[in-house]
Amino acid sequence: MSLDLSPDLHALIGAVQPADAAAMTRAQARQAQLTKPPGALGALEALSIRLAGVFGTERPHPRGVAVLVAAGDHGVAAQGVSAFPPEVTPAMVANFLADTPYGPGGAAVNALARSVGARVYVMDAGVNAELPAHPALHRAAVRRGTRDLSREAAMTPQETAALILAGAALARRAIEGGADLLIPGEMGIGNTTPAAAISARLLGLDPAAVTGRGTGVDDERLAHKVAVIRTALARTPATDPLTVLAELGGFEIAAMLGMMLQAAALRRVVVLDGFVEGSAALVGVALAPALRDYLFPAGQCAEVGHAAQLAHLGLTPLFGLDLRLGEGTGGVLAAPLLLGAAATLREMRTFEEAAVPGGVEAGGHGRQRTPQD
Ligand SMILES: O=C(O)c1ccc[n+]([C@@H]2O[C@H](COP(=O)([O-])O)[C@@H](O)[C@H]2O)c1
Ligand SMILES: Cc1cc2nc[nH]c2cc1C
Repeated sequence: MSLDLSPDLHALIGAVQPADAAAMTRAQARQAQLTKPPGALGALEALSIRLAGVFGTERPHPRGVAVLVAAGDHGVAAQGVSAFPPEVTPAMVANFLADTPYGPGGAAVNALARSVGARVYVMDAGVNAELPAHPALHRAAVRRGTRDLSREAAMTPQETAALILAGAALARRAIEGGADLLIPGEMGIGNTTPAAAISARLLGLDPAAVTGRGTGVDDERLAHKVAVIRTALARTPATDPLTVLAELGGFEIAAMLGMMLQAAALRRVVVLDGFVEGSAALVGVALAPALRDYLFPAGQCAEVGHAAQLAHLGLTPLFGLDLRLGEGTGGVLAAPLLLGAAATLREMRTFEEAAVPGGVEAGGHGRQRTPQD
């Protein structure tokens, strides 16, 4: 199977350009002059400089935050690789959209998003059931569930391209709706199997090193899951990133890849949540290495294999918390840290502006002035 790039997909990949190095240099110089001991804002300082590179200014001012949850089902779920049945996927989509006394949506991502003022977008990327019409549901399904990756290609090249472009379209919509921080999120019973298969192939690791318990499978199911992934990888020798994605699936992973590429192409931040999102990012960076400049990992998730993904991407997670939920939940929690990092660089005064002694202009940070000065 080969994946001919449609012109639209080709253009999307080509539109991902490196972050603005000159803005990062200016941001670094500005960081050194802000009213604090050098390094006192810890990891926020490096984050703020990366944000300056994304937005092309040493005073970055990101507007809104949006989490884009793509849901899809997986043929491989029939092999018993999850602790939950596939019926959970469409039921959770209904939960993401439900009316509750607190606002739309009764899932973790909805509650967390409300707590930080993030907007939630929901996409049917190919769940098993026909979902009832809902004004807030973005319909992008081209098939109800992928094929079983251990037996045949999970998706055709055309299905893969369609979902990538659908993800990109939803990202554009979120950006038009005011989002500058985009959080791809997912829901799909069985999807840690394709995520682990993609990671094993693209990282060149044994499946056992990147296959975790997902929703909580026991030791026996975990061993079976690893065996299923071994069968899938033995079935397809593919190494080019889009063919790896098509062969191993799934629809929501393709949609998240499209969101990431589009957000980066429009110079917006991609907040990277967990292991399934990480598998989309691996495909994305293999296609467009500059995508890395736009990826901001949230927490270190509990799924084994996440650390290997982040190490490959050269990115450091912002926190622990042992999340393993998906939905974009970790990304939502990371958003205030990123907004805060940008705010320090944008809004803090320099030593000179605030007439605080001890700045670089006044004889060096944190250094007591001596009579010789
Ligand atoms: O992204 C993650 O880090 C992650 C880790 C473990 C589980 N999940 C979620 O759990 C589901 C996949 O788990 P499983 O066991 O069905 O493969 C899917 O709905 C994901 O959103 C997600
Ligand atoms: C209930 C439930 C909610 C989820 N959200 C993301 N993955 C999930 C898996 C399950 C099983």
